[in-house]
Amino acid sequence: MEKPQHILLFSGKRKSGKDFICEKLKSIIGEDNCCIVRISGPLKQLFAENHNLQINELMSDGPYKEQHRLNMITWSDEIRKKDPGYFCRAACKSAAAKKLWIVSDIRRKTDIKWFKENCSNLKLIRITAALTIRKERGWIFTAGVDDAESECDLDDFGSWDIELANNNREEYENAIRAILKLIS
Ligand SMILES: Nc1ncnc2c1ncn2[C@@H]1O[C@H](COP(=O)(O)OP(=O)(O)OP(=O)(O)O)[C@@H](O)[C@H]1O
Repeated sequence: MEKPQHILLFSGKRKSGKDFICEKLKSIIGEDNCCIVRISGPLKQLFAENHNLQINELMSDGPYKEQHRLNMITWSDEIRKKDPGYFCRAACKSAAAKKLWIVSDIRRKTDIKWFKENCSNLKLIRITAALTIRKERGWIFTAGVDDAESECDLDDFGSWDIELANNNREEYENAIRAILKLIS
């Protein structure tokens, strides 16, 4: 694995806008210099193969993903129990060689631990949004998902390099500026 100069690790509750901000960052920084790394990439790939599902639909931000989210969590937890770094390692192994990796879906303390032990020049970023805004973006409380470790494990993590609100356009633009400053 060829290591990048900087790695941004993004975390946030469902529909806080992690993906939205990561995609905007990628378009500003440019595909020559960065790529988005999704820990859920190899996870979804393997889950789709094992369960005979459509990988493209699983990767998209639609109802198909939500329909399978609970099963994916249960299934992937079994793999993580045996090897906590399994999906982080797989995602990094298949990531492109770029100056900057934007990891869009850090969900657990064990994800952070794996990156700290295996990579350097990390910045930890927490994206937040109000419940009302997340609801407007399509969030509906789902038992087994929103109260699961995958969604809550980092709620009490206190060592973010930066915490950024993403409730509206102004906040999102400020967030992008702050992130660019972090890696300048
Ligand atoms: N600042 C914003 N302005 C307008 N729309 C936004 C903003 N942030 C996010 N959204 C929209 O909200 C929806 C959810 O955002 P996104 O998929 O990035 O959330 P997420 O945190 O990655 O969620 P999940 O964990 O469920 O994948 C998307 O349709 C996205 O376009």
